[in-house]
Amino acid sequence: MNRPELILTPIEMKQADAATIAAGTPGIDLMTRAGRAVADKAAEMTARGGRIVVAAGPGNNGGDGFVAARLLEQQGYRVSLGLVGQRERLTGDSALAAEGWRGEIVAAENLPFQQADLIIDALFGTGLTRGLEGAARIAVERMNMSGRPILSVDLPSGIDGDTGEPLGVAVKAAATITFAARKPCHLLMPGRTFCGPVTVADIGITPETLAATGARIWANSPPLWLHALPRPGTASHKYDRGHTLVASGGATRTGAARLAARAALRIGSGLVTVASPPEALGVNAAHLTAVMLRGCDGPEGLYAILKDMRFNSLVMGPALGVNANTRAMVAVAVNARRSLVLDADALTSFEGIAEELRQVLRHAPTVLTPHGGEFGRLFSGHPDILDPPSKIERARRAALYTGAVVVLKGPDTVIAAPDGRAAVNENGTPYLATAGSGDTLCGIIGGLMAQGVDAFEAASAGAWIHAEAGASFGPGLIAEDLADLLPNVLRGLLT
Ligand SMILES: NC(=O)C1=CN([C@@H]2O[C@H](COP(=O)(O)OP(=O)(O)OC[C@H]3O[C@@H](n4cnc5c(N)ncnc54)[C@H](O)[C@@H]3O)[C@@H](O)[C@H]2O)[C@H](O)CC1
Ligand SMILES: [K+]
Repeated sequence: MNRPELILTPIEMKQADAATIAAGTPGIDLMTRAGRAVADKAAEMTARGGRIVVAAGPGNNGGDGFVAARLLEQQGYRVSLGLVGQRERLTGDSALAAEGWRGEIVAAENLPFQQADLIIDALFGTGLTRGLEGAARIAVERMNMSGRPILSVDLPSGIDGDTGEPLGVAVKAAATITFAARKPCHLLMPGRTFCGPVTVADIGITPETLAATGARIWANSPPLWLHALPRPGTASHKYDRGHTLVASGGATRTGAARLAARAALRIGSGLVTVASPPEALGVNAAHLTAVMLRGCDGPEGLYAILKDMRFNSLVMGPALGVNANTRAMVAVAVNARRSLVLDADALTSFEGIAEELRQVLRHAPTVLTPHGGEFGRLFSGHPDILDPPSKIERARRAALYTGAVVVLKGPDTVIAAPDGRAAVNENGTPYLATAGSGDTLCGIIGGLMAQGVDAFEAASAGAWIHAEAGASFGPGLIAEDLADLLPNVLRGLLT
Protein backbone atom coordinates (compact mmCIF):
# COMPACT_ATOMS: atom_id res chain seq x y z
CA MET A 1 0.00 0.00 0.00
CA ASN A 2 1.53 3.33 -0.97
CA ARG A 3 1.94 5.95 1.71
CA PRO A 4 -0.64 8.63 2.53
CA GLU A 5 -0.13 11.76 0.43
CA LEU A 6 1.14 14.58 2.63
CA ILE A 7 -0.02 18.09 1.70
CA LEU A 8 2.25 21.01 2.60
CA THR A 9 1.25 24.60 3.22
CA PRO A 10 3.35 27.29 1.49
CA ILE A 11 5.17 27.96 4.75
CA GLU A 12 5.93 24.27 5.25
CA MET A 13 7.10 24.09 1.64
CA LYS A 14 9.51 26.94 2.21
CA GLN A 15 10.82 25.09 5.29
CA ALA A 16 11.35 21.96 3.21
CA ASP A 17 13.13 24.02 0.53
CA ALA A 18 15.36 25.61 3.12
CA ALA A 19 16.14 22.29 4.81
CA THR A 20 17.11 20.75 1.47
CA ILE A 21 19.36 23.70 0.68
CA ALA A 22 20.87 23.58 4.15
CA ALA A 23 21.57 19.89 3.60
CA GLY A 24 23.71 20.79 0.60
CA THR A 25 21.51 21.17 -2.47
CA PRO A 26 22.00 24.65 -3.95
CA GLY A 27 18.74 26.54 -4.42
CA ILE A 28 19.51 27.03 -8.09
CA ASP A 29 19.57 23.24 -8.49
CA LEU A 30 16.04 23.03 -7.04
CA MET A 31 14.95 25.80 -9.39
CA THR A 32 16.62 24.15 -12.37
CA ARG A 33 14.91 20.85 -11.59
CA ALA A 34 11.61 22.68 -11.16
CA GLY A 35 12.10 24.54 -14.44
CA ARG A 36 13.01 21.31 -16.20
CA ALA A 37 9.83 19.69 -14.92
CA VAL A 38 7.86 22.66 -16.25
CA ALA A 39 9.57 22.35 -19.63
CA ASP A 40 8.87 18.62 -19.78
CA LYS A 41 5.20 19.18 -18.98
CA ALA A 42 4.98 22.00 -21.52
CA ALA A 43 6.53 19.78 -24.19
CA GLU A 44 3.89 17.14 -23.44
CA MET A 45 1.21 19.75 -24.05
CA THR A 46 2.69 21.40 -27.16
CA ALA A 47 3.62 20.09 -30.59
CA ARG A 48 7.34 20.37 -31.29
CA GLY A 49 8.28 23.75 -32.73
CA GLY A 50 5.14 25.29 -31.29
CA ARG A 51 4.79 28.83 -29.92
CA ILE A 52 5.22 29.05 -26.14
CA VAL A 53 4.68 32.32 -24.26
CA VAL A 54 6.17 32.53 -20.76
CA ALA A 55 4.97 35.13 -18.24
CA ALA A 56 7.53 35.40 -15.43
CA GLY A 57 7.11 37.11 -12.08
CA PRO A 58 9.57 38.92 -9.81
CA GLY A 59 10.42 35.97 -7.57
CA ASN A 60 11.36 32.32 -7.69
CA ASN A 61 8.16 31.35 -9.46
CA GLY A 62 9.44 33.57 -12.23
CA GLY A 63 12.81 31.91 -11.88
CA ASP A 64 11.22 28.56 -12.69
CA GLY A 65 9.76 30.23 -15.76
CA PHE A 66 13.16 31.48 -16.95
CA VAL A 67 14.65 28.00 -16.66
CA ALA A 68 11.72 26.46 -18.55
CA ALA A 69 11.96 29.10 -21.30
CA ARG A 70 15.64 28.41 -21.83
CA LEU A 71 15.17 24.65 -22.01
CA LEU A 72 12.17 24.86 -24.34
CA GLU A 73 14.00 27.18 -26.74
CA GLN A 74 16.92 24.72 -26.78
CA GLN A 75 14.38 22.04 -27.75
CA GLY A 76 13.27 24.05 -30.77
CA TYR A 77 10.14 25.73 -29.47
CA ARG A 78 9.48 29.35 -30.42
CA VAL A 79 9.58 30.97 -26.99
CA SER A 80 8.61 34.52 -25.97
CA LEU A 81 9.22 35.69 -22.41
CA GLY A 82 7.72 38.62 -20.54
CA LEU A 83 8.51 39.83 -17.02
CA VAL A 84 6.49 41.57 -14.34
CA GLY A 85 9.03 43.89 -12.70
CA GLN A 86 12.51 44.92 -13.79
CA ARG A 87 15.16 42.42 -14.86
CA GLU A 88 17.79 44.24 -12.82
CA ARG A 89 15.70 43.85 -9.66
CA LEU A 90 15.73 40.07 -9.82
CA THR A 91 17.78 38.58 -7.00
CA GLY A 92 19.17 35.25 -5.87
CA ASP A 93 18.28 32.14 -7.80
CA SER A 94 15.85 34.00 -10.06
CA ALA A 95 18.61 36.34 -11.20
CA LEU A 96 20.82 33.31 -11.91
CA ALA A 97 18.01 31.66 -13.84
CA ALA A 98 17.38 34.84 -15.83
CA GLU A 99 21.06 34.93 -16.86
CA GLY A 100 20.47 31.68 -18.66
CA TRP A 101 17.81 33.24 -20.86
CA ARG A 102 19.43 34.77 -23.96
CA GLY A 103 16.23 35.93 -25.60
CA GLU A 104 14.36 39.22 -25.46
CA ILE A 105 12.47 40.16 -22.31
CA VAL A 106 9.33 42.21 -22.81
CA ALA A 107 6.77 43.51 -20.34
CA ALA A 108 4.58 40.54 -19.41
CA GLU A 109 1.36 42.46 -19.99
CA ASN A 110 2.35 43.00 -23.63
CA LEU A 111 3.04 39.36 -24.46
CA PRO A 112 1.29 37.90 -27.59
CA PHE A 113 -0.87 35.49 -25.58
CA GLN A 114 -3.35 35.02 -28.47
CA GLN A 115 -0.59 33.60 -30.68
CA ALA A 116 0.52 31.03 -28.13
CA ASP A 117 0.10 27.30 -28.52
CA LEU A 118 0.79 27.22 -24.79
CA ILE A 119 1.11 29.93 -22.13
CA ILE A 120 3.31 29.27 -19.10
CA ASP A 121 2.12 31.12 -15.99
CA ALA A 122 5.23 31.69 -13.87
CA LEU A 123 4.10 34.98 -12.33
CA PHE A 124 3.44 34.06 -8.72
CA GLY A 125 3.42 30.90 -6.67
CA THR A 126 3.56 30.35 -2.93
CA GLY A 127 4.88 33.85 -2.36
CA LEU A 128 1.65 35.60 -3.30
CA THR A 129 0.64 37.88 -0.45
CA ARG A 130 -2.13 40.05 -1.90
CA GLY A 131 -4.41 40.50 -4.89
CA LEU A 132 -2.73 41.18 -8.25
CA GLU A 133 -2.67 44.75 -9.48
CA GLY A 134 -1.15 46.76 -12.28
CA ALA A 135 0.89 44.90 -14.86
CA ALA A 136 0.43 41.54 -13.14
CA ARG A 137 -3.33 41.92 -13.17
CA ILE A 138 -3.39 42.99 -16.82
CA ALA A 139 -1.19 40.04 -17.77
CA VAL A 140 -3.50 37.58 -16.01
CA GLU A 141 -6.63 39.11 -17.50
CA ARG A 142 -5.14 39.02 -21.01
CA MET A 143 -3.89 35.46 -20.46
CA ASN A 144 -7.33 34.27 -19.42
CA MET A 145 -9.08 36.16 -22.24
CA SER A 146 -6.76 34.69 -24.87
CA GLY A 147 -8.54 31.37 -24.65
CA ARG A 148 -5.18 29.64 -25.08
CA PRO A 149 -4.16 26.75 -22.76
CA ILE A 150 -2.23 27.83 -19.69
CA LEU A 151 0.24 25.72 -17.72
CA SER A 152 0.59 27.20 -14.23
CA VAL A 153 3.88 26.84 -12.37
CA ASP A 154 3.39 25.58 -8.80
CA LEU A 155 -0.11 27.07 -8.60
CA PRO A 156 -2.24 29.46 -10.66
CA SER A 157 -1.10 33.06 -10.13
CA GLY A 158 -3.63 34.92 -8.01
CA ILE A 159 -4.67 31.85 -5.99
CA ASP A 160 -3.83 31.73 -2.27
CA GLY A 161 -1.74 28.62 -1.71
CA ASP A 162 -3.21 28.00 1.75
CA THR A 163 -6.90 28.53 1.09
CA GLY A 164 -7.46 27.89 -2.62
CA GLU A 165 -9.27 31.25 -2.77
CA PRO A 166 -8.52 33.75 -5.54
CA LEU A 167 -7.10 37.01 -4.14
CA GLY A 168 -8.75 39.02 -6.91
CA VAL A 169 -8.02 37.93 -10.51
CA ALA A 170 -6.45 34.51 -10.90
CA VAL A 171 -5.20 32.37 -13.74
CA LYS A 172 -7.62 29.72 -15.01
CA ALA A 173 -5.11 27.00 -15.86
CA ALA A 174 -5.52 24.03 -18.20
CA ALA A 175 -3.01 22.23 -16.00
CA THR A 176 -0.66 22.92 -13.09
CA ILE A 177 2.71 21.48 -12.22
CA THR A 178 3.84 21.72 -8.63
CA PHE A 179 6.97 20.57 -6.82
CA ALA A 180 7.64 18.00 -4.11
CA ALA A 181 4.11 18.01 -2.70
CA ARG A 182 0.67 19.43 -3.41
CA LYS A 183 -0.47 22.44 -1.37
CA PRO A 184 -3.98 22.95 0.09
CA CYS A 185 -4.97 25.14 -2.90
CA HIS A 186 -4.63 22.14 -5.19
CA LEU A 187 -7.37 20.27 -3.28
CA LEU A 188 -9.64 22.97 -1.81
CA MET A 189 -12.34 24.70 -3.87
CA PRO A 190 -12.25 26.80 -5.93
CA GLY A 191 -8.46 26.46 -6.21
CA ARG A 192 -8.82 22.87 -7.43
CA THR A 193 -10.88 24.14 -10.36
CA PHE A 194 -8.45 26.95 -11.20
CA CYS A 195 -5.56 24.43 -11.27
CA GLY A 196 -6.93 21.84 -13.65
CA PRO A 197 -5.11 18.49 -13.42
CA VAL A 198 -2.10 18.81 -11.09
CA THR A 199 1.23 17.05 -11.65
CA VAL A 200 3.65 16.75 -8.72
CA ALA A 201 7.29 16.86 -9.87
CA ASP A 202 10.04 15.32 -7.76
CA ILE A 203 12.83 17.89 -7.50
CA GLY A 204 14.92 16.03 -4.93
CA ILE A 205 13.18 17.01 -1.71
CA THR A 206 12.86 13.76 0.23
CA PRO A 207 9.67 12.48 1.88
CA GLU A 208 11.54 12.60 5.19
CA THR A 209 12.28 16.30 4.67
CA LEU A 210 8.62 16.92 3.85
CA ALA A 211 7.47 15.04 6.97
CA ALA A 212 10.05 16.82 9.13
CA THR A 213 8.16 20.08 8.55
CA GLY A 214 5.46 18.73 10.85
CA ALA A 215 2.84 18.95 8.12
CA ARG A 216 -0.43 17.32 9.22
CA ILE A 217 -2.70 17.62 6.21
CA TRP A 218 -3.28 14.63 3.94
CA ALA A 219 -5.20 13.96 0.79
CA ASN A 220 -8.16 11.84 1.87
CA SER A 221 -7.58 8.55 0.07
CA PRO A 222 -7.34 4.87 1.07
CA PRO A 223 -3.64 4.85 2.08
CA LEU A 224 -4.59 7.18 4.94
CA TRP A 225 -7.05 4.77 6.62
CA LEU A 226 -7.19 1.45 4.73
CA HIS A 227 -5.25 -0.21 7.55
CA ALA A 228 -8.04 0.71 9.96
CA LEU A 229 -10.93 -0.81 8.01
CA PRO A 230 -12.38 -3.90 9.74
CA ARG A 231 -11.81 -7.24 8.08
CA PRO A 232 -14.07 -9.78 9.83
CA GLY A 233 -12.26 -12.99 10.64
CA THR A 234 -13.68 -16.45 10.07
CA ALA A 235 -14.61 -16.62 13.75
CA SER A 236 -16.42 -13.28 13.66
CA HIS A 237 -20.02 -13.17 14.68
CA LYS A 238 -22.47 -10.29 14.56
CA TYR A 239 -21.99 -9.39 18.21
CA ASP A 240 -18.33 -8.60 17.83
CA ARG A 241 -18.99 -6.25 14.94
CA GLY A 242 -20.75 -3.74 17.12
CA HIS A 243 -24.30 -2.51 17.46
CA THR A 244 -25.31 0.85 16.01
CA LEU A 245 -28.31 2.71 17.36
CA VAL A 246 -29.92 5.31 15.08
CA ALA A 247 -32.43 7.80 16.48
CA SER A 248 -35.51 8.30 14.31
CA GLY A 249 -37.63 11.40 13.88
CA GLY A 250 -41.44 11.47 14.30
CA ALA A 251 -44.03 9.60 12.21
CA THR A 252 -43.61 11.81 9.13
CA ARG A 253 -39.81 12.11 9.42
CA THR A 254 -38.50 8.56 9.65
CA GLY A 255 -36.69 8.11 6.32
CA ALA A 256 -33.45 9.76 7.42
CA ALA A 257 -32.90 7.27 10.25
CA ARG A 258 -33.59 4.33 7.98
CA LEU A 259 -31.13 5.62 5.38
CA ALA A 260 -28.48 5.92 8.08
CA ALA A 261 -29.38 2.53 9.56
CA ARG A 262 -29.15 0.68 6.26
CA ALA A 263 -25.80 2.30 5.52
CA ALA A 264 -24.49 1.28 8.96
CA LEU A 265 -25.53 -2.30 8.29
CA ARG A 266 -24.01 -2.31 4.81
CA ILE A 267 -20.69 -0.90 6.04
CA GLY A 268 -20.47 -3.82 8.44
CA SER A 269 -22.03 -2.99 11.80
CA GLY A 270 -22.99 -6.40 13.21
CA LEU A 271 -26.36 -5.17 14.42
CA VAL A 272 -28.32 -1.99 13.82
CA THR A 273 -31.37 -0.74 15.67
CA VAL A 274 -33.61 2.24 14.97
CA ALA A 275 -34.77 3.96 18.15
CA SER A 276 -38.23 5.19 17.16
CA PRO A 277 -40.70 7.52 18.89
CA PRO A 278 -43.83 5.49 19.80
CA GLU A 279 -45.96 7.26 17.18
CA ALA A 280 -43.53 6.23 14.44
CA LEU A 281 -43.09 2.57 15.36
CA GLY A 282 -45.66 1.42 12.84
CA VAL A 283 -44.11 3.42 10.00
CA ASN A 284 -40.62 2.20 10.79
CA ALA A 285 -41.70 -1.40 11.34
CA ALA A 286 -43.31 -1.45 7.91
CA HIS A 287 -39.96 -0.58 6.28
CA LEU A 288 -37.41 -2.48 8.34
CA THR A 289 -36.15 -6.03 7.96
CA ALA A 290 -32.58 -6.76 9.11
CA VAL A 291 -32.50 -3.43 10.93
CA MET A 292 -34.14 -3.86 14.32
CA LEU A 293 -36.58 -1.48 15.99
CA ARG A 294 -37.03 -0.22 19.56
CA GLY A 295 -39.56 2.20 20.95
CA CYS A 296 -37.84 5.28 22.36
CA ASP A 297 -39.91 7.95 24.06
CA GLY A 298 -37.63 11.00 24.34
CA PRO A 299 -34.47 11.33 26.46
CA GLU A 300 -35.79 9.04 29.18
CA GLY A 301 -36.52 6.33 26.64
CA LEU A 302 -33.03 6.70 25.17
CA TYR A 303 -31.50 6.53 28.63
CA ALA A 304 -33.32 3.26 29.27
CA ILE A 305 -32.16 1.72 25.97
CA LEU A 306 -28.56 2.73 26.57
CA LYS A 307 -28.39 0.76 29.77
CA ASP A 308 -27.62 -2.03 27.35
CA MET A 309 -23.89 -1.57 26.81
CA ARG A 310 -23.97 -3.53 23.58
CA PHE A 311 -25.12 -0.36 21.81
CA ASN A 312 -21.62 0.98 21.20
CA SER A 313 -22.25 3.50 18.46
CA LEU A 314 -24.98 6.15 18.17
CA VAL A 315 -26.12 8.18 15.16
CA MET A 316 -28.29 11.18 15.96
CA GLY A 317 -29.60 14.22 14.27
CA PRO A 318 -31.28 13.63 10.95
CA ALA A 319 -34.94 14.68 11.26
CA LEU A 320 -34.88 14.74 15.09
CA GLY A 321 -36.18 18.30 15.19
CA VAL A 322 -34.45 21.55 16.23
CA ASN A 323 -35.46 21.88 19.86
CA ALA A 324 -34.62 21.35 23.52
CA ASN A 325 -35.74 17.72 23.33
CA THR A 326 -33.02 17.01 20.77
CA ARG A 327 -30.48 18.77 22.95
CA ALA A 328 -31.56 16.57 25.85
CA MET A 329 -31.27 13.46 23.65
CA VAL A 330 -27.72 14.50 22.71
CA ALA A 331 -26.81 14.97 26.37
CA VAL A 332 -28.10 11.48 27.22
CA ALA A 333 -26.19 10.01 24.29
CA VAL A 334 -22.93 11.74 25.23
CA ASN A 335 -23.20 10.81 28.89
CA ALA A 336 -23.69 7.19 27.85
CA ARG A 337 -20.07 7.41 26.57
CA ARG A 338 -20.62 5.55 23.32
CA SER A 339 -19.14 6.49 19.93
CA LEU A 340 -21.34 9.22 18.57
CA VAL A 341 -22.15 10.83 15.20
CA LEU A 342 -24.07 14.11 15.37
CA ASP A 343 -25.57 15.63 12.25
CA ALA A 344 -28.24 18.06 11.05
CA ASP A 345 -30.78 18.87 13.78
CA ALA A 346 -28.53 17.55 16.53
CA LEU A 347 -26.09 20.30 15.50
CA THR A 348 -28.56 23.03 14.61
CA SER A 349 -30.28 22.55 17.97
CA PHE A 350 -27.10 24.00 19.48
CA GLU A 351 -27.12 27.03 17.16
CA GLY A 352 -25.25 29.84 18.86
CA ILE A 353 -24.74 27.75 21.99
CA ALA A 354 -21.80 25.64 20.83
CA GLU A 355 -20.42 26.16 24.32
CA GLU A 356 -23.23 23.96 25.66
CA LEU A 357 -22.42 21.28 23.08
CA ARG A 358 -18.73 21.54 23.87
CA GLN A 359 -19.34 20.86 27.53
CA VAL A 360 -21.02 17.55 26.80
CA LEU A 361 -18.66 16.40 24.06
CA ARG A 362 -15.74 15.27 26.09
CA HIS A 363 -16.67 11.76 26.99
CA ALA A 364 -16.45 9.57 23.93
CA PRO A 365 -15.22 9.45 20.31
CA THR A 366 -17.53 11.87 18.53
CA VAL A 367 -17.87 12.97 14.90
CA LEU A 368 -19.79 16.08 13.84
CA THR A 369 -20.87 16.17 10.19
CA PRO A 370 -22.06 19.72 9.39
CA HIS A 371 -22.35 21.19 5.95
CA GLY A 372 -21.27 24.81 5.59
CA GLY A 373 -24.61 26.30 6.64
CA GLU A 374 -24.92 24.13 9.74
CA PHE A 375 -21.30 24.93 10.61
CA GLY A 376 -21.97 28.66 10.39
CA ARG A 377 -25.08 28.39 12.53
CA LEU A 378 -23.51 26.11 15.14
CA PHE A 379 -20.48 28.35 15.63
CA SER A 380 -22.21 31.70 15.20
CA GLY A 381 -20.68 33.96 17.81
CA HIS A 382 -17.30 32.27 17.40
CA PRO A 383 -15.38 34.42 14.90
CA ASP A 384 -12.20 32.62 15.95
CA ILE A 385 -13.70 29.49 14.35
CA LEU A 386 -15.66 31.04 11.45
CA ASP A 387 -13.24 33.76 10.28
CA PRO A 388 -10.07 31.91 9.14
CA PRO A 389 -10.01 32.05 5.31
CA SER A 390 -8.81 28.45 5.16
CA LYS A 391 -11.53 25.80 5.31
CA ILE A 392 -8.95 23.44 6.83
CA GLU A 393 -8.19 25.94 9.58
CA ARG A 394 -11.89 26.50 10.31
CA ALA A 395 -12.51 22.77 10.63
CA ARG A 396 -9.40 22.32 12.78
CA ARG A 397 -10.45 25.08 15.17
CA ALA A 398 -13.94 23.61 15.48
CA ALA A 399 -12.43 20.21 16.23
CA LEU A 400 -10.10 21.66 18.84
CA TYR A 401 -12.95 23.63 20.42
CA THR A 402 -15.45 20.77 20.59
CA GLY A 403 -13.04 17.90 21.15
CA ALA A 404 -14.80 16.07 18.29
CA VAL A 405 -13.73 15.09 14.81
CA VAL A 406 -15.36 17.59 12.45
CA VAL A 407 -16.42 16.64 8.91
CA LEU A 408 -16.99 19.99 7.18
CA LYS A 409 -18.83 18.80 4.11
CA GLY A 410 -18.75 20.11 0.54
CA PRO A 411 -17.11 19.20 -2.79
CA ASP A 412 -13.89 19.56 -0.80
CA THR A 413 -14.98 17.94 2.47
CA VAL A 414 -12.41 18.53 5.21
CA ILE A 415 -12.07 16.02 8.04
CA ALA A 416 -10.29 17.53 11.07
CA ALA A 417 -9.31 15.97 14.41
CA PRO A 418 -8.81 17.82 17.73
CA ASP A 419 -5.09 16.95 17.56
CA GLY A 420 -4.65 18.95 14.35
CA ARG A 421 -4.70 16.16 11.78
CA ALA A 422 -6.73 17.04 8.69
CA ALA A 423 -7.69 15.33 5.45
CA VAL A 424 -9.19 16.85 2.30
CA ASN A 425 -11.57 14.77 0.21
CA GLU A 426 -11.51 15.03 -3.61
CA ASN A 427 -13.59 12.19 -5.01
CA GLY A 428 -17.01 13.75 -4.45
CA THR A 429 -19.56 14.15 -7.20
CA PRO A 430 -22.26 16.81 -7.63
CA TYR A 431 -24.77 13.95 -7.79
CA LEU A 432 -24.28 13.48 -4.03
CA ALA A 433 -26.15 16.75 -3.48
CA THR A 434 -29.44 14.89 -3.03
CA ALA A 435 -31.84 14.55 -0.10
CA GLY A 436 -30.68 11.94 2.38
CA SER A 437 -27.09 11.78 1.18
CA GLY A 438 -25.85 13.22 4.48
CA ASP A 439 -27.95 10.78 6.48
CA THR A 440 -26.24 7.92 4.68
CA LEU A 441 -22.81 9.35 5.44
CA CYS A 442 -23.69 9.43 9.16
CA GLY A 443 -24.64 5.79 9.04
CA ILE A 444 -21.40 4.82 7.32
CA ILE A 445 -19.30 6.65 9.92
CA GLY A 446 -21.38 5.32 12.83
CA GLY A 447 -21.22 1.79 11.44
CA LEU A 448 -17.43 1.96 11.15
CA MET A 449 -17.06 3.26 14.71
CA ALA A 450 -19.35 0.42 15.89
CA GLN A 451 -16.66 -1.93 14.56
CA GLY A 452 -13.97 -0.19 16.56
CA VAL A 453 -12.59 2.18 13.93
CA ASP A 454 -11.23 5.38 15.51
CA ALA A 455 -13.21 8.54 14.91
CA PHE A 456 -10.75 10.28 12.53
CA GLU A 457 -10.19 7.17 10.40
CA ALA A 458 -13.93 6.34 10.44
CA ALA A 459 -14.81 9.88 9.32
CA SER A 460 -12.09 9.98 6.64
CA ALA A 461 -12.87 6.51 5.31
CA GLY A 462 -16.60 7.22 5.52
CA ALA A 463 -16.32 10.43 3.51
CA TRP A 464 -14.27 8.74 0.80
CA ILE A 465 -16.39 5.58 0.61
CA HIS A 466 -19.62 7.63 0.55
CA ALA A 467 -18.29 9.77 -2.30
CA GLU A 468 -16.95 6.77 -4.20
CA ALA A 469 -20.33 5.07 -3.98
CA GLY A 470 -22.05 8.17 -5.32
CA ALA A 471 -19.53 8.63 -8.12
CA SER A 472 -19.96 4.97 -9.14
CA PHE A 473 -23.64 5.62 -9.83
CA GLY A 474 -23.57 9.08 -11.39
CA PRO A 475 -26.65 10.78 -12.90
CA GLY A 476 -29.98 9.90 -11.32
CA LEU A 477 -28.42 9.00 -7.95
CA ILE A 478 -30.80 9.16 -5.01
CA ALA A 479 -29.90 8.51 -1.38
CA GLU A 480 -31.75 5.19 -1.36
CA ASP A 481 -29.19 3.89 -3.88
CA LEU A 482 -26.15 4.67 -1.78
CA ALA A 483 -26.20 1.94 0.87
CA ASP A 484 -26.47 -0.77 -1.77
CA LEU A 485 -23.51 0.68 -3.66
CA LEU A 486 -21.23 0.24 -0.65
CA PRO A 487 -20.40 -3.46 -1.15
CA ASN A 488 -18.77 -2.74 -4.52
CA VAL A 489 -16.65 0.03 -3.01
CA LEU A 490 -15.66 -2.19 -0.07
CA ARG A 491 -14.78 -5.01 -2.44
CA GLY A 492 -12.44 -2.68 -4.27
CA LEU A 493 -10.78 -1.75 -1.00
CA LEU A 494 -10.63 -5.03 0.88
CA THR A 495 -9.85 -7.60 -1.78
N1 LIG B 1 10.08 23.20 -3.48
C1 LIG B 1 9.44 24.17 -4.10
O1 LIG B 1 8.19 24.33 -3.96
C2 LIG B 1 10.21 25.11 -4.95
C3 LIG B 1 9.55 26.27 -5.32
N2 LIG B 1 10.15 27.18 -6.12
C4 LIG B 1 9.39 28.25 -6.67
O2 LIG B 1 9.45 29.34 -5.78
C5 LIG B 1 8.14 29.91 -5.69
C6 LIG B 1 8.05 30.78 -4.46
O3 LIG B 1 8.94 31.85 -4.73
P1 LIG B 1 8.84 33.24 -3.96
O4 LIG B 1 9.92 34.08 -4.50
O5 LIG B 1 8.81 32.96 -2.51
O6 LIG B 1 7.43 33.86 -4.30
P2 LIG B 1 6.70 34.08 -5.67
O7 LIG B 1 7.64 33.85 -6.81
O8 LIG B 1 5.46 33.30 -5.63
O9 LIG B 1 6.30 35.65 -5.58
C7 LIG B 1 7.30 36.58 -5.90
C8 LIG B 1 7.26 37.77 -4.99
O10 LIG B 1 6.18 38.60 -5.41
C9 LIG B 1 5.82 39.45 -4.33
N3 LIG B 1 4.38 39.48 -4.36
C10 LIG B 1 3.52 38.76 -3.65
N4 LIG B 1 2.25 39.06 -3.98
C11 LIG B 1 2.32 40.01 -4.92
C12 LIG B 1 1.36 40.74 -5.67
N5 LIG B 1 0.06 40.53 -5.50
N6 LIG B 1 1.78 41.65 -6.56
C13 LIG B 1 3.11 41.87 -6.73
N7 LIG B 1 4.10 41.21 -6.07
C14 LIG B 1 3.68 40.29 -5.18
C15 LIG B 1 6.39 38.84 -3.08
O11 LIG B 1 7.42 39.66 -2.64
C16 LIG B 1 6.96 37.51 -3.56
O12 LIG B 1 8.13 37.19 -2.88
C17 LIG B 1 7.26 28.73 -5.72
O13 LIG B 1 5.95 29.06 -6.02
C18 LIG B 1 7.93 27.88 -6.79
O14 LIG B 1 7.45 28.23 -8.08
C19 LIG B 1 11.57 27.05 -6.44
O15 LIG B 1 11.89 27.65 -7.61
C20 LIG B 1 11.94 25.59 -6.57
C21 LIG B 1 11.58 24.80 -5.37
K1 LIG C 1 2.14 30.49 -11.10
